[in-house]
Amino acid sequence: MLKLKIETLSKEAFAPFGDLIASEGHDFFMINNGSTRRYHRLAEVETGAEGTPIISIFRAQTLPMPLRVRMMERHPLGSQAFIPMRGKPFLILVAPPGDDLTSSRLRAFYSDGTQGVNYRPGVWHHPILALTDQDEFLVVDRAGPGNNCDEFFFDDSEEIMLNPEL
Ligand SMILES: NC(=O)N[C@@H](O)C(=O)O
Ligand code: NI
Repeated sequence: MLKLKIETLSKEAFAPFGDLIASEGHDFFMINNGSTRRYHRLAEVETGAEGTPIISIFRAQTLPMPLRVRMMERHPLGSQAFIPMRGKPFLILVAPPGDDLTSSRLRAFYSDGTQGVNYRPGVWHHPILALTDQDEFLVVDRAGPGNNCDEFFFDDSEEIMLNPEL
């Protein structure tokens, strides 16, 4: 059995997978006559030449925890950002891009609810892992032609567990 370690989310730790979207620890400049901080260009939306960036809201059910991880997915044609809308913590499970996904390459992170993430195109990730039922996330990703969602299923012989209590 593989028990995944859950890491604290940081810009540096998440860098192999994409961008951290958070004000804490980021530079800013003042706008609106000095009344507003602009935490500028925290992430870039990638959609390819034929894609269109879109904004959606995901309202997510919690999955039973501890979770047995059975699959991952990736979006080869575009990035995908998840920004928590209610300040609730959630989990992120990712693996580097490439066709050689193995359970040993999985990395799990805990967002404290003030941090969102932007997956770079092709980065493997688990569908949203809300820790509060019916939590809502602002999602910025790609609409457009072509197959933009590959799924990978781990072999049944692999027991991969994600437990936020650990
Ligand atoms: N399928 C979809 O719109 N969402 C997934 O890509 C996901 O990462 O939750
Ligand atoms: Ni996705």
